Amino acid sequence: MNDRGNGGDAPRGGSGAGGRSRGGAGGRGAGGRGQSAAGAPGGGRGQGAAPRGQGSGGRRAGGKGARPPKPVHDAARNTAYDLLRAVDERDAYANLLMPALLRERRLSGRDAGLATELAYGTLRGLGTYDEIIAACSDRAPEKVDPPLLDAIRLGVHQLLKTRVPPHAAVGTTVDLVRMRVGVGASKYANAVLRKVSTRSLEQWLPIVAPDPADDPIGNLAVTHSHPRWIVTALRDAVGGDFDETAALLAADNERPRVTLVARPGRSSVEELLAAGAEPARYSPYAAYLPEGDPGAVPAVAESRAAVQDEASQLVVLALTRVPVEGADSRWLDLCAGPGGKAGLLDAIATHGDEAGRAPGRSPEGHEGPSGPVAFAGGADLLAAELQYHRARLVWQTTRKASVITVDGTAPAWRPGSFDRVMVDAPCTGLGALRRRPEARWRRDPRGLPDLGRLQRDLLTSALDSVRPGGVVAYVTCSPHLAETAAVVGDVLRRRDDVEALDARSYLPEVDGLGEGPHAQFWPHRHGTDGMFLALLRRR
Ligand SMILES: C[S@@+](CC[C@H](N)C(=O)[O-])C[C@H]1O[C@@H](n2cnc3c(N)ncnc32)[C@H](O)[C@@H]1O
Repeated sequence: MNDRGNGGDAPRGGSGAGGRSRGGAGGRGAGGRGQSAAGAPGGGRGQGAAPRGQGSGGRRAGGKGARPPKPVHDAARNTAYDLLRAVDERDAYANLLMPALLRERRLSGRDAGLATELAYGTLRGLGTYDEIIAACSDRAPEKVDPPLLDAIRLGVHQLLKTRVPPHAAVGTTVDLVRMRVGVGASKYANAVLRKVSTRSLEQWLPIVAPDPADDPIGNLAVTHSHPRWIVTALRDAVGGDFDETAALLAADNERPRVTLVARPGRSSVEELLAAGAEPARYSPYAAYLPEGDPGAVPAVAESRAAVQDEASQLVVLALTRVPVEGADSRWLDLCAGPGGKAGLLDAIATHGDEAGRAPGRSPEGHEGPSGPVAFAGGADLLAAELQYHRARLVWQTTRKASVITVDGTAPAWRPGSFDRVMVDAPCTGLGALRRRPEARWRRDPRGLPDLGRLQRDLLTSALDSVRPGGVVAYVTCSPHLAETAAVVGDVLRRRDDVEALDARSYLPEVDGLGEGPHAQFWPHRHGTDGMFLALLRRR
């Protein structure tokens, strides 16, 4: 069973597939107000030929006039463009490919920051940008050659969402199109971008977004660049409030801060603070890294600490804080890959919840008998994962855990073998859209029924795997009701041996987790991923 001898350098994997849908925000044709292509006015900020030769990377060879101008190599914009093309053509994952591109091209500092901001910002915003492009062109975006469309989107992002001067945004994009797509295409790009540059984003939105009175979902979809089905799902998940939905969608478009976890017994928050991190809001094991490469923090480089969202830390902590009578030595992570939660579970299983036990550092009510308790250490973790290459990543992340490749819906162990079980189920990831800029365009609601079946099977298996009196944490990185309350509700209806605990009472340091008994984290409320937690005790 123990697979600890089996390390390696397997690349990180990920879920999700399918082509990016274009124009997915879905406002066009459905009540978009105001001007169309023909009506979009010219003039204003972008008057005349798009000015070139200024701003970052827009320098031109001048003077003699005989030779054609030599294009300047603009490394940051070319890298951003290559990332957009890889996402479209090869279904690349932006957050995995970008660091590799930056390394390969030796981009660092300002150039690396610019390339990343331009690429991620364009991917996040393209639902809005396509509506604006449609209003500035006689061709619908889906009729535009994808390499040209990506370059124009990159230009629109610079015009509407960055401080790049308009002449530089237009000029560098036209140069890029001329070099990478063709001279004819560059004229089209120039014409579209000049029209886009006549208005600010705030001025464009009332023109291209549906009237909120007629189509509130469509308005939010275009304004905040999300597909309609995701806006609907998130509106339902926040309880129907459109203002809160808007706040959530806006938070999805923000760059998430880098949060570190100090794995207990292996590192400490004090060590992370000494390395330049800042105190975190909720988790006793977290610190925020305001700038710099997390890999340059010694504790991270040595796998004693890691990058981990605060909500991911807290759902692990909540599972370990539930009092359990009798033996408490066998823990299971049923869906462990790539190993973020297993890394923290393994450290707490081994060394205990050090922050919870430290004098003066316990959260209020952090003592039994029924409130949160601080685990003392001395348990063994079994980390199970379906995919071999992801199981190898778990092995690299953990120190003491046993790691196996197994189908968690048909496990080899006997029922009731474990005292605590984490099931962090595969899901749409709608709670982590901040981190995966292209994910919102890739996810497909038609995958929900299959995911729902798998989630129910995995939760059922987790409940069968825990002994009477033991506890299961059901976690998703999605607030979608079909993946959260509906899954737990269905599984609980079919059995009479499970009690839902009030998950919020095991996280006394966090407010705003919902009406219970389950806990829901939110990007716009907590600054964390939209993580869901149900704590279930087996009778
Ligand atoms: C949301 S991810 C888990 C993330 C992980 N807990 C972490 O914090 O890094 C879900 C994982 O479940 C795995 N998985 C999917 N189906 C499974 C199954 N039938 N049995 C076990 N693992 C499965 C996926 O390969 C994926 O690695």
